[in-house]
Amino acid sequence: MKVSISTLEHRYQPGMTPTISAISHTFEPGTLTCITGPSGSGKSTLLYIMALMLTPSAGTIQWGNTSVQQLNDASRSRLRAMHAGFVFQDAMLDLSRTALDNVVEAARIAGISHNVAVEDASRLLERFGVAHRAQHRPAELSGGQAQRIALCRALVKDPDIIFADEPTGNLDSESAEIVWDTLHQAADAGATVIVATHDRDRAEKHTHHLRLSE
Ligand SMILES: Nc1ncnc2c1ncn2[C@@H]1O[C@H](COP(=O)(O)OP(=O)(O)OP(=O)(O)O)[C@@H](O)[C@H]1O
Repeated sequence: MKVSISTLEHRYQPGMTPTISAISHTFEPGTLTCITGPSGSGKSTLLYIMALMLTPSAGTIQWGNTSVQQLNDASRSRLRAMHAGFVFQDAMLDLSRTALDNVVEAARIAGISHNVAVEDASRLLERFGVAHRAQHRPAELSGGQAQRIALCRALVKDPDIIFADEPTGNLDSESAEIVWDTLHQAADAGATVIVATHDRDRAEKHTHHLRLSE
């Protein structure tokens, strides 16, 4: 699903200098776009706005042909649950649930039946080499394992859009490669993949690259 933003601006406080200003861009299905920029340039802010977790001060956001700022909170939540997966830098798993249940829950919220959700979630945990940690809670997982579970949680609903905020920032190189490979595969399969990253070298290799300035 295409994500288009037009003249987006965001101020965290009225009267403050905008954190992001006049950003317009279209992210196409089947592509992986890296958003880069110095620390504080607004990469996370932009991602949170596009993922409908933060309302911009001005500008428009479209998912496909839907102007999302015209929707109420419930409709936005539904749209996000159905169509988007988000990978945070620190996994941000639900600490009260097992690894498997974190993934199952995301599928359930997207409307997938319990049995299918458990099957799909188990298959993903197997694929990412963390099936043996399925019944463990996040506090018992390593950073790399937690991030793989977070990736499973984002992928389980086969999302049209994947947002990832520094998804490999805390990972060893082997786990980081798995995350990047997976994000590329999702784009190759038709998803719109948008990744905020400090990894300029990697981003330079991508045809799709949005640079924010300070
Ligand atoms: N909730 C908030 N309230 C006020 N200011 C905020 C808030 N969140 C972020 N900011 C400020 O907005 C600016 C952009 O932050 P953001 O996290 O989007 O940048 P970033 O490019 O992702 O940074 P980094 O690369 O360090 O993660 C920073 O100056 C930050 O201090």
